[in-house]
Amino acid sequence: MAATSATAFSVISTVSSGPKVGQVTHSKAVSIKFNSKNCLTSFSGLKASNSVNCESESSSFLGNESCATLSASYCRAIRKRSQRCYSYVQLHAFYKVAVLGAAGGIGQPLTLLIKMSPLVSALNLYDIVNVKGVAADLSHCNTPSRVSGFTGASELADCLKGADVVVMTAGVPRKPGMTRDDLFNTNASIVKTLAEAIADNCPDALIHIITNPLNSTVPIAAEILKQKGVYDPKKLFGVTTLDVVRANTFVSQEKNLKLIDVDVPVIGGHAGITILPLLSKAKPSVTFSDEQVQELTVRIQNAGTEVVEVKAGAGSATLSMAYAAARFVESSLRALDGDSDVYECAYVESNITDLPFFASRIKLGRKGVEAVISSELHGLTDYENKALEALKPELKASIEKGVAFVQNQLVTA
Ligand SMILES: NC(=O)C1=CN([C@@H]2O[C@H](COP(=O)(O)OP(=O)(O)OC[C@H]3O[C@@H](n4cnc5c(N)ncnc54)[C@H](O)[C@@H]3O)[C@@H](O)[C@H]2O)C=CC1
Ligand SMILES: O=C([O-])CC(=O)C(=O)O
Repeated sequence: MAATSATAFSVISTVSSGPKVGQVTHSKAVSIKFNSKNCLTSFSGLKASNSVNCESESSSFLGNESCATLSASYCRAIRKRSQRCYSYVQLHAFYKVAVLGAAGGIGQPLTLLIKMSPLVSALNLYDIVNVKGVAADLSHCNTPSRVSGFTGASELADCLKGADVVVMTAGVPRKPGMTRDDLFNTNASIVKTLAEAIADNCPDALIHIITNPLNSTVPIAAEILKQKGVYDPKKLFGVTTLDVVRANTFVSQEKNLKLIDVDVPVIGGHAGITILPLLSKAKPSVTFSDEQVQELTVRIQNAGTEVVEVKAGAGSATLSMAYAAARFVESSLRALDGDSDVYECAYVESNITDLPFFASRIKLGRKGVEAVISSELHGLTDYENKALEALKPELKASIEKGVAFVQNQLVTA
């Protein structure tokens, strides 16, 4: 799906006195952003729409000269074409991102991708093992963010303080034969502990939860934040971007479409039948036979299991998940930075169904979820309507299991 549908072209000459939070470097960054349908693709490829974002000091892999040349020539071209080249000066935002579980299979490639983001000034890595080496390694990349490693409970608070976005990918992955729910007993406690630390140290951060079983871990985090009196439903996200990434990939392969154009919303949750791709809402509009719809839906629902089985005991999806999570981080940072046209699917507190948490398309803004988009639930096919009704009892049970876990802990404490 397109993370943004922005078509206007803008040039932002940005002057900054330095990073936003507790950062040693004080670079004066001048950044130029292009955001246009006809524009060049971003270096990270994480923006679904075509874009380029380069900074004149130290940030881009393109190097300053090529960036400037590229920017100037593109700007001229756009000016000629549309006479709509906006230029303005603003303080550029620099953000601090903390990744918990950063030394793991997802954590390592994810932190590498985040390290490539020009919007990040500080990248904090936390894990219970091996993280200092990962941080040292990553810190040698000549991109703007300053990397720090934190390990063990005693360093968790320092990792989190001042974070704008926290990504939680700590916890065990599946092995063949397991469901995501089989991870509950181990991962629920990990999520609880980390959510408590987030509540204590960076209650205003956007929280991205990757740890499975997602359908339950997000409600667990919500309950913890509520207990701590800092719950903001607009800032808690279950990351379901991988389902969208898979749906886009499989649909484009099936229909021989250019990947960048394909946008398939995926709703519900993140396990088995709770993952519901809305193929009837795919853009560009595509038609499938009933058999194809059934096949594609099941493939998207089982894609995680497909990887678990092929990995044969060595874990679950890591690289595609890192890619998807980095895209969600990038979208969140762009929204925090004032981009007013950022849409993603995510599992959030919602009232568009009778379930308290539900994945759907959302609009991201400076304060997190700006709107939960309900319109895509209208006009579903019979197949999608039946699948939606069928997923609800399972999703409801997973949500209740998460809530009960926290409430039982309260009773036994
Ligand atoms: N939301 C989604 O779409 C997806 C979710 N996942 C989930 O992501 C989680 C992580 O997967 P992988 O990175 O492959 O696992 P992994 O085992 O490779 O890495 C997990 C990391 O978490 C760390 N960790 C464990 N307990 C911790 C704690 N209390 N505090 C901080 N760090 C801790 C471990 O030391 C390890 O480095 C799993 O639960 C997996 O099921 C995986 C793929 C997709
Ligand atoms: O299948 C798993 O266990 C990991 C996961 O959530 C995915 O790949 O979608």
